[in-house]
This record gives sequence, C-alpha cells and structure tokens, in this order.
Amino acid sequence: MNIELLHIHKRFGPVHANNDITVTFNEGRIIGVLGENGAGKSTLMKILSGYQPATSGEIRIDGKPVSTNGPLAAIGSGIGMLQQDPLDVGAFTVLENFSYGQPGGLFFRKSRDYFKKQLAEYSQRFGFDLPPEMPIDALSIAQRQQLEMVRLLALGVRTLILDEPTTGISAEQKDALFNALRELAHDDGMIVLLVSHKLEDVIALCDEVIVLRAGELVGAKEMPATTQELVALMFGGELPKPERAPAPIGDVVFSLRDVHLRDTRLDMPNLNLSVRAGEVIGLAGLDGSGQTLFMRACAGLEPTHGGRILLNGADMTGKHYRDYLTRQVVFGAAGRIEEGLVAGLTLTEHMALVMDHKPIIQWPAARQRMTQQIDHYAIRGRPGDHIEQLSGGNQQRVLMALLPDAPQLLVLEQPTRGLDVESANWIWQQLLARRESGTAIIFSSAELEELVTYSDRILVFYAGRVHEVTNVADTNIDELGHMIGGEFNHA
Ligand SMILES: Nc1ncnc2c1ncn2[C@@H]1O[C@H](COP(=O)(O)OP(=O)(O)OP(=O)(O)O)[C@@H](O)[C@H]1O
Repeated sequence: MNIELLHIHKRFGPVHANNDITVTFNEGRIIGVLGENGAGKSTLMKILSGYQPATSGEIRIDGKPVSTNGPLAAIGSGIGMLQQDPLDVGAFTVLENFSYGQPGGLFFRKSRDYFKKQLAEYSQRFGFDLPPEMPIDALSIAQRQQLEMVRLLALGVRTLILDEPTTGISAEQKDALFNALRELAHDDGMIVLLVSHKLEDVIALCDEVIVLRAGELVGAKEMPATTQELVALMFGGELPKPERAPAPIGDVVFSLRDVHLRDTRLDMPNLNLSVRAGEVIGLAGLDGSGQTLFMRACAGLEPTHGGRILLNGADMTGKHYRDYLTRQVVFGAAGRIEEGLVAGLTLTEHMALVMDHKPIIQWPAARQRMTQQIDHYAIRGRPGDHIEQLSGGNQQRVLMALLPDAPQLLVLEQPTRGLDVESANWIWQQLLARRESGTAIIFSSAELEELVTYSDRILVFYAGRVHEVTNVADTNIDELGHMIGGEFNHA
C-alpha cells in the first residue's frame, strides 16, 4: 500500500492549518511526522484517518483516489489512527472491545472462541498483555493502546497512525510497542506514521521524517539523524538550553505531616514532605501510581484521611481549594481542556475568570491583559478565539499565561506535556524565573530527563508508595526508569 496526499489544504476560518501538502508514504516504512506546536501535524493525520475532512486536495491509495470521509471509511480503505486517549468502551471486557466493530463481532454472532483465538495470536506475536476477560477500566494506558492497535489490525488496517504513543507508559512497554511497530512495517510491509515531540523516540524508531511548519511541508529526511539535525529541521537552527541558575532556597513554606490519602484504588498512609521557598520537587511515576492524588491533595482538591497540611505554619487541613488559592497555592491540571481550561470559552473569557474583578467583570481590562499575555507567551491565537481552536501546545501556553506571577506554591501536572522542544524550554524559563522570586514548585512529568534536569528533589511513586531521591545530581535516567517500574534496589 502506498499513500499519496496531493495538494491537501485545510482551513479553519482564517487559519490555514494545512497549506498545499503533497507527500507520499511508502509501504514498509516508519515515518515520523515532526513540527512545532500548531504546525498542522494532527490536522493532517486526522484528514488521513477520516476524523476531519480536507478543505481541498486528494488522497490516493496505490494510485486510486479514495474517500476517507469518516473514520470507518478510512478503516475501510486500510487506514487507522490510534488516538492519544484510546476510544475504547469503558463497560466492556477486553474481548468484547476487541470484537466490537469486526464483522460478526457485535453480540458475538461469530463465536467468542474465534475472537479469543485471534486476540491470543496477536498478544503472543507482539508480547502484549491483554487478558480477554479483564474489564477495560482495569487496563493500563499501555494495555489500552495495545488493545486498540490489535483491534485496528484485526479490521485489516495497513496504515497505522500513532499520536504521541509513549506518554505514560513504562520503558518495557515502550520497547514492546516499538518492536511490534517495527515488525508491522519491516516484516508485514505496513506504513506506520508517528506524530511525536519526543525526538529520542523518533530517532529510535523512524526510517524517515517529514517536517511541517506553519501548515506547510518544509522538509523531509532519511534517518538516521541526530537530535541536533532534527531540531535544526524543525526550528531552523540550534536551540539554547535554558540556564538553571542556582536559586536561593528559603524557609519551609509548605509541609505534609503524616498525611493519609486514599481513593478507590490506592491507600497512601504516612506521607511527609517539607517544601522550601524556591525549591522544585519533581514527581515521577507511571500514570495511576499515586502522584495525581498526591498533587491534588497538596492543592486542597482531594480530602485527607489523617495528618496535617501546613502552609507557612497555618493549618490548611480540610480547607477548600479556594482557601488555598487565596493563599497563593495554584494548581495547573494536565487535562487542559477537560479541567484547566473550559471548552467554548474564548481566551479573554478565561482571563476574566482568573482576574480579580470587583464588583463586575471589566471586559476591556481582561481583553487587554490577554492581548499582553498572548504577546508575552508567543501564543498562536487571538483573544476572541475559543480555547479548543488552539493546538495542544498553545493551549498549554494559555494555561501558563493565566497563572499568577509570583505564587507561594505552584502544583503543576505535566506542565510540558505535548509541547515541542522549544516551547518546553520556554515554559521552564518561565517557571525558573518564578522560582528565583521564591515560588516553590511541585510538578509531575512522564519525561525522566525533565525530572532530572529541573528537580531539586524527586519523589518516585509506585503503586501508592513514595520513594524520595534527594541527590538528583547522582541519579540518571536509567535508574529512575527502573524505580518508576518498582525496582528500588537499583537506586
Ligand atoms: N477545530 C479547529 N478549529 C479551529 N482551528 C483549529 C482547529 N483544529 C486545529 N486548528 C488550528 O490549526 C492549526 C494546526 O493545529 P494542529 O493541532 O494540527 O497542530 P499540531 O502540529 O498537531 O500541534 P501540537 O503539536 O500542538 O498538537 C493551529 O493553528 C490550530 O489552532
């Protein structure tokens, strides 16, 4: 199967998200799709996989024009896309989900054993861990991804598109995924398209890359290539690494004393932590290991079941998030559009929400402030744009632009998730500047390199247990990788 995209254009009002893109993807190849935030990568992949129509242009498969009008039509043409959050159905088991949508799959008109055997064959071939009777809810992110992948393969897909597939999965799970993708491309002759900001993944996996910038196709390269070469292709030159000047560490501003947290899955007793002004505490761990619960409790968004939370000596235990906010403890959620930002509201309306208005909203002031922040944070968007119209990276910048200038404590879930290298560096410049003026920061990340680079101390979460790494300078990414998988004897 060879795919040709011919003169693809996509316009969203005044935004030309894809501008005359002509490119060929050949079978047997793993192709990286690179570009800065907002470059048009997701748009192009959504057009190819039927999630969005092109404004104009043509898609040909093996020389014949095809319509990818809707994801089902695209799958019918052999093209399937794995979404970042796989779209599986919560109440089903693995087997039900796998058979759903396959011919004869609904209500098991073909026998359960037929699908069970097929699922077992895929699992065995790729070393995937997919127990047929397990409810979807109980699967890890990596298992959901594996399930979605084998489901698409069983539907006969010959081109697989993956958007940031390694977020929140362990090193071993990533190896299993990459080995499977190599087999599919190099042994079975499939096309694999990988959208990723993680250049080490691109270098490890891809046979070639294409680069988009501001909606246009600006480059293509056969691999191997170094990180520097890829960065130069994407940004037109080398990027300066943000300087991390040693910041003066002040007095303890925030502490947990024997705090007990729990939710439906995790029980975390005896949590103790003291954070000083200007200190950066990084939280490492696979998704679901307890760090989310921990961060939310630190910001008054989750109840505690024992112990005390102190802020500058004042007891905050049991207080509401609003009380934390008043005392300059600010939480930034990873969920962006689901939580930190509100779909349907414009950028100015977001600013109006966080500004202190008495007694009525001062719209001109909110608009003016947002315009300044758009400029300052180099946001690709306008004050009147709805937040969901911005690319993921630009939504993250808006989230940063809404934070107060010098809070006491910032609690940030994955502050650079989905950001291109330049934007991630830039966000850290902003955070380090706040730290220099005394703000303490607790942040989580799936990027071990980010944790090691920016943290004064790291807390590693595994199944609700917390292990503190005090000497970050002596820790390397390998060690940390083992620890988040539960192997602490490497430390
Ligand atoms: N539904 C939409 N409505 C309006 N504009 C949109 C919509 N979807 C995307 N855009 C705009 O199209 C441009 C390209 O966005 P796209 O999401 O394709 O970029 P991207 O390269 O995938 O970025 P990122 O790496 O940040 O995810 C951006 O300017 C974005 O704001």
